[in-house]
Amino acid sequence: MAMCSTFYPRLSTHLNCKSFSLFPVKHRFFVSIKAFSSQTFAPKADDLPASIGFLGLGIMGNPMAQNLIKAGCDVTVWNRTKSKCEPLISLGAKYKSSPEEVAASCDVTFAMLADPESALDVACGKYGAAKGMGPGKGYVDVSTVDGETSKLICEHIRATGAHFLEAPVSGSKKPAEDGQLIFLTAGDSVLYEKAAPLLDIMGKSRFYLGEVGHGAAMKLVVNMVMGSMMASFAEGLVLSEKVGLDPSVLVEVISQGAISAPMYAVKGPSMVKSLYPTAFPLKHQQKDLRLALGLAESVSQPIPIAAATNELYKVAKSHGLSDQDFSAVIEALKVKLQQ
Ligand SMILES: NC(=O)C1=CN([C@@H]2O[C@H](COP(=O)(O)OP(=O)(O)OC[C@H]3O[C@@H](n4cnc5c(N)ncnc54)[C@H](OP(=O)(O)O)[C@@H]3O)[C@@H](O)[C@H]2O)C=CC1
Ligand SMILES: O=CC(=O)O
Repeated sequence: MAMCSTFYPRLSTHLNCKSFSLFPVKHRFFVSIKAFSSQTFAPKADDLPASIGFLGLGIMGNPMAQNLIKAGCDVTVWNRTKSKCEPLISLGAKYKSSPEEVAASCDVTFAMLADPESALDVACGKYGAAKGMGPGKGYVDVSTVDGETSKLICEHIRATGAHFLEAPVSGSKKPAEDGQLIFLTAGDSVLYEKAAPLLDIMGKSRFYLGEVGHGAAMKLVVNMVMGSMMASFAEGLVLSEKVGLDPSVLVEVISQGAISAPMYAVKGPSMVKSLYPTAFPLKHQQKDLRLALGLAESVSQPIPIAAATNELYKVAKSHGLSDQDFSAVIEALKVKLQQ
């Protein structure tokens, strides 16, 4: 029976074990689980790769790299906009001026980029990480991209003799700050084992899903569901107000029932006030829906709810909401149609 801290948080906390693995033969993947508190089970310094690179210091990359530094790791950073490296340098990080140089000077390099285009460019471009990779090194791409992009990056990295792991994360800004991310990994198992202590610093659980593409696919399916849930919630809030109900009461009613979700409880109160402080940018949610549609197309699977949802996020983007939190999708429902 597959169990994990995501589904059984109390159980895994009570188990009081650092991690255990399950091998469901049918699906040829294993799921590795660690208990909730990375502090309780902090990895020993000996377990950690000697030097770690981190490329991409946006909303997610910054706190993830910070947690590695605070855990005592030797971290070297790079970001396209150099100023975003400063807070990490002041915490003790080293700086290199290209992904190539970071990869050349580190054992394991993480990348947390916006989308498939930037992930590909940073890994395989002119001064990309692949240029600095070689045997004994590892590249862990934690960006949310499609399987095809991930496979292409993997090819370039493996061609250098290095190992590749895709490891997109579930969990937003706050879980990244708190070291409570969920890693959805696939690729070279040697690198998975090597990177595990680092994943445990940044996250609360990790899944090893087999061959490259499975981690990306899992992430896209999860975010497809999340995007549709948010759009449906937004419709409920707008409709409740239109018919004279207090949307704050709707948030409370939902929180007490079977469809309650942490996402509604966290985002609902600010959505009622038309406030959307950015944790997960709306443009990235729309990107994930677009990629999920491509994934579904590849296997001829109808996903009509996600397709309609994607259109709503596109409308929201056209109203200048790309950089607001994805909960701002509600604004697309408030737009008055031209007479
Ligand atoms: N925010 C969230 O809640 C979550 C996000 N994700 C995923 O994680 C990834 C990063 O998200 P997040 O940190 O929120 O995004 P941000 O938009 O905050 O950061 C994006 C990062 O990508 C860099 N970047 C963008 N374009 C390029 C380019 N052409 N070349 C080089 N670097 C580039 C940015 O550099 P610069 O600073 O110069 O712009 C920045 O470092 C995305 O794939 C997202 O879908 C996954 C889980 C949760
Ligand atoms: O990708 C976003 C998230 O919250 O997970």
